Amino acid sequence: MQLSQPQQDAVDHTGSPALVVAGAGSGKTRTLTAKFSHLIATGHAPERILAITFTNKAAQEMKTRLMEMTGLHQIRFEWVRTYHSACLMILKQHCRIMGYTPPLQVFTVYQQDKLIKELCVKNNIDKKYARRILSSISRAKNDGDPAKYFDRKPGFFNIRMADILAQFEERLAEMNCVDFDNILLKTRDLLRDNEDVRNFYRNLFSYILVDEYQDTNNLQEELTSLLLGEHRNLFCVGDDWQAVYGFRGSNVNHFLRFAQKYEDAKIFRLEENYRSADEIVQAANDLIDHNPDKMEKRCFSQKKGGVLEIYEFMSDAHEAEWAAKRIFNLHKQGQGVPFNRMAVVYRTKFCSLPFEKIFRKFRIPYRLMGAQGFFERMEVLDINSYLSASYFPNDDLSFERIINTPKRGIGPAMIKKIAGLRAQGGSLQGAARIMVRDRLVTKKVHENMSEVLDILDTIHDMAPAMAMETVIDRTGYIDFLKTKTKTDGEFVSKKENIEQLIHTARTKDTMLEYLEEAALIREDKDEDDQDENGVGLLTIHSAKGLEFDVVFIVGCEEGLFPHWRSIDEGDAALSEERRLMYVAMTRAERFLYLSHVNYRKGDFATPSRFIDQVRECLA
Ligand SMILES: Nc1ncnc2c1ncn2[C@@H]1O[C@H](COP(=O)(O)OP(=O)(O)OP(=O)(O)O)[C@@H](O)[C@H]1O
Repeated sequence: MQLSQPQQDAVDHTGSPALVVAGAGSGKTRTLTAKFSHLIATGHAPERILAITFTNKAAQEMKTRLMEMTGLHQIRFEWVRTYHSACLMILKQHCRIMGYTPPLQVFTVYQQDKLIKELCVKNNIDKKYARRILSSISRAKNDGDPAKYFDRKPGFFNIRMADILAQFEERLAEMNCVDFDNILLKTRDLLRDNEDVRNFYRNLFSYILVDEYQDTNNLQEELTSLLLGEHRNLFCVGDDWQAVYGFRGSNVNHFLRFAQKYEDAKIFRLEENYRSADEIVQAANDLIDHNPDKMEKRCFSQKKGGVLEIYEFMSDAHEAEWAAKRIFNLHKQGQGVPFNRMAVVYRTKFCSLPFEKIFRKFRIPYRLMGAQGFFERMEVLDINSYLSASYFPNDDLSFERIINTPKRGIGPAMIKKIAGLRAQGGSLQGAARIMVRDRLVTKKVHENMSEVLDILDTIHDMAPAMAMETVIDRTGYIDFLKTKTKTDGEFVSKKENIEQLIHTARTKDTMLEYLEEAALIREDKDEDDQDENGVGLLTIHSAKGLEFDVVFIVGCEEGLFPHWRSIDEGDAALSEERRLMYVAMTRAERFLYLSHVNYRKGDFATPSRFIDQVRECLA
């Protein structure tokens, strides 16, 4: 793999912690992968290198690349993982110390939502606050000390977050589960409080590599420090100009203060952008210059001839129609740009609607990227809940979902009755088993309940794909799907999802392996069942890390981008919005179009301050 001199210097460095301050499109991934293979070449065992990526997809891509480069089997790269995945590996090994009984279950997004809604009902809180409560709990945990966090921010309206958190944790413990954030929090506790365990991992990992370091949160930073051995072989890569997850707890200060934390740290800079034309790179540089508190670097590109234009429209419909025509022209005439090399990016999801409409009208293929995750779809949740309830008998939430799916006359009243029988600390499934054993229900319900329990028992030791087929067959799930779908198209698409699910499950031998993976996949949203050759329609957050020949940044209006909430919050949030604009601009290789409208959702709209700032650079 060809490396530039600055990339090579970073790769070759050893002897002290290193931070690679890398601009957009400067080849972070290439450098990190090259570092990994260089370490192998200089005697490090690949299974002793912990390489932290930001998403599961990035981990998989890195492994594939490493396999190609080294010829080694995938299994040798078992510690190329996200923080969550790496911590789950550790936590599982030692879960008894933390009071869990193996196998430890990881809450899915669905289970998390369900539990928080149950707690809302119990505490007389409107369910519309469920999402906000969940993100507040998540922020508190990722901050490292939830109790302290809620001392500082006790809650909102009359909701006392410390109480809700206590109830939430109690239910998790009863079900022998960790939620996504507890994977990190409990691993931190484990490593912090158990010297033997900590030393074991410090000795195991001969090097730690961290990608997207600018988006590390406090808990992840602490975990890295706990895992880092005396050798202090740490290599972090990132771009503080692209730190855009502050809103969910990432703390760019870890990046900015790296040299203070590790006094002998070596800082490398990758400033050449291999992606975008220089006109785009310079405009993006000038824009980000408006942000204080950032690492200095001067990004440049040797490619010339980029196009950067700003457009104003009356309404979002006009904006979409113009973009569609421009896309059509770029595709058909002159440039011949393939549709999938073009993208429309926006600050918030709802902006996609006029584009979807017009693309359908003009028959422009598109893919709505970052749409509903595969594992959050109804049919996938149903089937997975059967597997989960079978493997984890304490999982009340999955059991409640499947007991009456497909419908078998076990409605909410009956579920309440079952719950009433649940002994202290016992599970819903346990209570249902007592009801069946003691014949406490009518003949029909008895039969149906016995059938469900029998399915759960039957599939318990099966491989996941076979378990799915058994569930589908014995419950008549496909017929049930027919009754749940309104159109033929919807039915076929759901059926195909199930086929895809079974196909995915075939890659796993055990139920536990499969269920863990399903629970860990959340940031890698599936691209909907749309044309993969189509124009990308996606939020800027989803566009991070991607590149396109042509990029339209639409909806550049005050209140929308920057978002009104960030305007209210003040400077730090506004800087993050500007970094988002920087990310969006640097996705483009040759053509970059920024647009804003005069009327949005019936109200008068003013151009984004970022439009003015980019205009200044163009002048
Ligand atoms: N030394 C190099 N010579 C030529 N091309 C390179 C070099 N390094 C990286 N590239 C290319 O530059 C492009 C950007 O690389 P990559 O996606 O790794 O950048 P990045 O730093 O992760 O970008 P971003 O942070 O903006 O997502 C890729 O197409 C990559 O193949």
